[in-house]
Amino acid sequence: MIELQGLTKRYGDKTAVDRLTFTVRPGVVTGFLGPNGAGKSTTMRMLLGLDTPTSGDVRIDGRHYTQLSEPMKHIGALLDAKAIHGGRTAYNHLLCIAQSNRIPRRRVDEVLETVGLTAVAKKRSKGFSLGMGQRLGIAGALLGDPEILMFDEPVNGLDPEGIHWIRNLMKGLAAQGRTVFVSSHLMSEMALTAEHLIVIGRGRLLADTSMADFIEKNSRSFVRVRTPQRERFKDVAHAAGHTVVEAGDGAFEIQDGDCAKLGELAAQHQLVLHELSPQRASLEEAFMQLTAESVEYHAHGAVTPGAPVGAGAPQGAAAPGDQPGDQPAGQPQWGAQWAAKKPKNQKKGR
Ligand SMILES: Nc1ncnc2c1ncn2[C@@H]1O[C@H](COP(=O)(O)OP(=O)(O)OP(=O)(O)O)[C@@H](O)[C@H]1O
Repeated sequence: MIELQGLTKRYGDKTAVDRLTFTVRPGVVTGFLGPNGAGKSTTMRMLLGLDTPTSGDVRIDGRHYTQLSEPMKHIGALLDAKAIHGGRTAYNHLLCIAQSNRIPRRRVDEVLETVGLTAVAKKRSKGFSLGMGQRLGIAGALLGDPEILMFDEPVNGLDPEGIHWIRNLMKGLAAQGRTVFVSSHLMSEMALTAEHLIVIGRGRLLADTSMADFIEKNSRSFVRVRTPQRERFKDVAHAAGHTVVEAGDGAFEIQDGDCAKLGELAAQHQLVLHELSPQRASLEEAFMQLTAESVEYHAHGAVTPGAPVGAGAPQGAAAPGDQPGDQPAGQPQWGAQWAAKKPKNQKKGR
């Protein structure tokens, strides 16, 4: 179990982590979400004693990291997959860690097998792809067979097979009763992996909730309507008290609408419908809504899908998808927020 109590970190007048209080429990994968610069990595570093809190407390199974006599047997972490001596073979890299942490040599073979690197165990890691480096970092985290595992953006650079593998690995570790704490900016990935969510923005806790509750409470539900009689439909819907918003692709979104009632309304007025479908915002949208105020890097001059007809588009408001390929046509500005993300190995020279 990981427990944070009022955890705060300031760098000069910049508050990177602001009075965070939450508990990460065993048995489920807990996703740690937040926009760029939200304070995820700083929080994880403090957890591992790599940064000193300005105030507050963070404990691993009731103790500070520095109080753990054999820390790798309590908590395994992947913070930066590039933090590896490239001249060493994968096997020797892990062996060095094992020997300096009183972990038996046989664990090196076991974890290499677990992460699928046995065949390249005797190769120098400087020739490894990003995905292989991630796997080696994960092997290092697993080495001490710890009850708590923490991964900072573990799917960065992995191909679809690798992403699938790590998703199953994390779920499997949680199913064994371990505590699994994983940060990611891939919202769709978290939706498939995490059962519990901690969301932060500008260092502050925004949500500590189950995935299902998070989506339920933060996402909007609406009905999508496509009709060739657009103006008449808008008049009829407005007259019936509905708020009609442009979806951006010619369709309308009716907030808190009910498909059956909207269908009947259209039939009463002899309106032709080409689409009438209930929609629930995805985790991406829920996340974007929740953190809209806390995003550090905004793209400007955007038109946001889902803005009420005739209204200005709120900056940083919800939009679907977290991959460039998920973006609605004509909405490239949305992805720019995530595109502004710094690769982990290029950040802040630490
Ligand atoms: N060593 C440091 N000195 C000064 N400011 C720092 C330092 N480390 C982090 N920060 C600042 O603290 C804030 C939180 O950074 P952090 O890296 O923890 O965020 P993050 O959520 O991990 O972001 P990202 O997803 O972009 O990696 C940012 O504004 C960052 O610029």
